Amino acid sequence: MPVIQMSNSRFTKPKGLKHEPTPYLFIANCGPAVGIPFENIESAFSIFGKVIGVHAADETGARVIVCFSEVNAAEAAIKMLNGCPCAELGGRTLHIRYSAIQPPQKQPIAFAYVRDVMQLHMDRLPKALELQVHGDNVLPVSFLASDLDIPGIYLVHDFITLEEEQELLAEVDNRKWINLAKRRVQHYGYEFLYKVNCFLSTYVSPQLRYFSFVKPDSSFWNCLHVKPVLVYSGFISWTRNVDSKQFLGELPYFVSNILQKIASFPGLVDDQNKEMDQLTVNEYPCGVGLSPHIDTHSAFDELIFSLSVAGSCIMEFRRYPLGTWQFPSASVDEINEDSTLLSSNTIRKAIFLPSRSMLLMSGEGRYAWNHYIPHHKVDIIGDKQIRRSSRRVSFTFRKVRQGPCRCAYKQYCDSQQQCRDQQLNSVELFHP
Ligand SMILES: O=C(O)CCC(=O)C(=O)O
Ligand SMILES: [Fe+2]
Repeated sequence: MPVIQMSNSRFTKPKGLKHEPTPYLFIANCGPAVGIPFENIESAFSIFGKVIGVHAADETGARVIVCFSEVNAAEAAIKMLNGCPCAELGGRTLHIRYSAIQPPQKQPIAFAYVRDVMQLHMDRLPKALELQVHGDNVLPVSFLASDLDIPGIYLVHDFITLEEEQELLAEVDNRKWINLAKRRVQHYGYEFLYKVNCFLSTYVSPQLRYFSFVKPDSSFWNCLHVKPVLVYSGFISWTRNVDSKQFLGELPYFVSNILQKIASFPGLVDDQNKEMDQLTVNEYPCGVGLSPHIDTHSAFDELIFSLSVAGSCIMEFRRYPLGTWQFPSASVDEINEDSTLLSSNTIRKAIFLPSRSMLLMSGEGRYAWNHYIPHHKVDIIGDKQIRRSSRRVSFTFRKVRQGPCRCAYKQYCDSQQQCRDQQLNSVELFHP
């Protein structure tokens, strides 16, 4: 059965009427939003040949992509069904065109980042700086952490009541928000540091790779201007970190009952320190997400709790294959979801986080998997479409680490990276 639940941007939308036949059909007036589940679409189209996938074509829920294994099957289906009412699909008239798999796009990266807190000058960035884009969004979404099956990830539904949810919102809305480019934040317990990392790779010859890893206080812009045409991939990211010496004070009284519940969170062993001392409140407007990242190991202890309030979202977890480059434990705030390095053997899993649920990231799930909130207005889960509300507010509780991290996931651990240059040399990069 095809299990393709999230909208899939790999397929081009047909432009003109004339198209070369492909095994992929773009079908308008059909989908969960008009009462036709993916399973029914699959079975209606299976009579023409083997269907290998049914995708939401976009976020409307009324346009789908049906993928056949053979082009002949797609040709037969288009001939029979285009413009005709389809009895198997509630008598709806289908509008069908051929679709194609999108060639990997190149997108300017640096652009998106520079509007964040550092307010750097966009016009000084070279236009030629480009990153390979991998836009495959296909994966099923779990409702339960046990189905997600990532060690150390737990989800408790209805962790707080509706009244508690309203109280929390009223409290944070009474306090000062810090505006980032796309979302607002509040920090409690410790001061947050936002700093920019820049990692670029220029591919000079098949034998020699030249890497630059620079910070804005050194030769950041100069480096960007080094023969930008040679820059094949790279990123600029904001590392979110805390200043462990800047204690702002105890966490506010309005989260004290949450802290108590955290102390008895199911599944945790007694010797784990459950005393949280840092809280970040994030407010995401509808459609805004958070790019893939691992919370900095050296900055925070193992347990990270995140409470969803006022709205739901999907959270995707990604485990990148060994030997490929990891963002240096960075949180990337303003990167487009498609601009992240994603290779075909990246493991991806997703879970639905409803309002009032508490997510715990610990162990492998916290240290080795990137977590990511797609930038969607509608989350498609099976044949359900869940429209994001006008905002989602998350309360992320962490414990600031006082010594180095000694986790077992050295590859992802900034405390344990002996020599970053050495690691850079083993990095696999994307090339055109
Ligand atoms: O909004 C969330 O639930 C997650 C926030 C997060 O991952 C972070 O602030 O590092
Ligand atoms: Fe995070």
